[in-house]
Amino acid sequence: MSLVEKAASLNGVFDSIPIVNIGHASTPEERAASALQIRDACMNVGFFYVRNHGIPEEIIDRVLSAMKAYFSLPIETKMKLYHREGANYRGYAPVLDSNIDSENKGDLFEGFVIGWEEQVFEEDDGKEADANTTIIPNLWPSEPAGFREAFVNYYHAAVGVRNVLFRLFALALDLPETYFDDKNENPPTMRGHHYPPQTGCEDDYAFGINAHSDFECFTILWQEPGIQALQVLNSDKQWINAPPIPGTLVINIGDLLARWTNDVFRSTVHRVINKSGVRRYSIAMFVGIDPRVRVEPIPSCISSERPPKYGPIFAGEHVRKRLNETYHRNATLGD
Ligand SMILES: O=C(O)CCC(=O)C(=O)O
Ligand SMILES: [Fe+2]
Repeated sequence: MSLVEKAASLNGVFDSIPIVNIGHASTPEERAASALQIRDACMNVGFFYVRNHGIPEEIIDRVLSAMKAYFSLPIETKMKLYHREGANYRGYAPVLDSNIDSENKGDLFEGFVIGWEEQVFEEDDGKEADANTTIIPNLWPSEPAGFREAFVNYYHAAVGVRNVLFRLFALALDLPETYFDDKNENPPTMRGHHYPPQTGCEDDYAFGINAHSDFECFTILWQEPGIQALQVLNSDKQWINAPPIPGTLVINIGDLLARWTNDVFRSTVHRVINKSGVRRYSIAMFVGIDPRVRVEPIPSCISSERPPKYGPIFAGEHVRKRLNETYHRNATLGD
């Protein structure tokens, strides 16, 4: 069955999120098998878990400890790195700073945003990022010790997962395996989140992150084990839980890859509500494509029954539009 025929046969109704093992990818046959599972997941759900992703436990433990220590600092200390004062929204975003859905009061999480830089060692922590080795300099807090190293090490490990996934996505779309290799020089943005526990009811229109789809090609999400908070909307308008599964990451398709695939891959709406009664931490890496890439529906996703739904757009233009929509519609503090 062609990609387009298969997509037409799936209706987006699901009651759980599939799990794909990406660890056995040394032979073309193994990669093709993983790619087929990813294809089905992206066509019907837009979300999947990956097992055997290769990020060492120790790297995850360190970044989690760093987040816990950082987010428990006084607000005045954290606001020294307020992200709207830095370049490209790097740095600290307080609770209610973003509002992904203008109907609502604001998103109940605080975040810390970084982009690519060289890996560092502990003694560099707290120093200014080196402008020569950083495309846009990151902002770093002087405490807790080890924060920068923990974030950058996790970032580099997650970029490894990105590289594996781009190849599997290419195979899943009947493209040459290396199709995205010369298009993803642009490093991803990564955001650590802290969601305080919510006590109000859902009708308060306050969510950890309200219903949204992600902007870019795909997102690599680590969520803290043991805490259910992420939910994914199926096409029956039911919210399906995406609980953390130990040893996995959550991958979801963003709007740009959906557009590129003529909606053969779904960019699925999701939200976070933390009613666990305890603090919850997660890390999202938003994987894009180089801003100068002209994105238009790829030929394997077009047929006479499924003509192109979108015209061409430069990837950079798409992302700029979406960022502006989100951040110029921020919540009013105390509203
Ligand atoms: O924290 C999560 O589980 C999801 C975060 C998310 O959806 C986002 O940052 O776009
Ligand atoms: Fe998201």
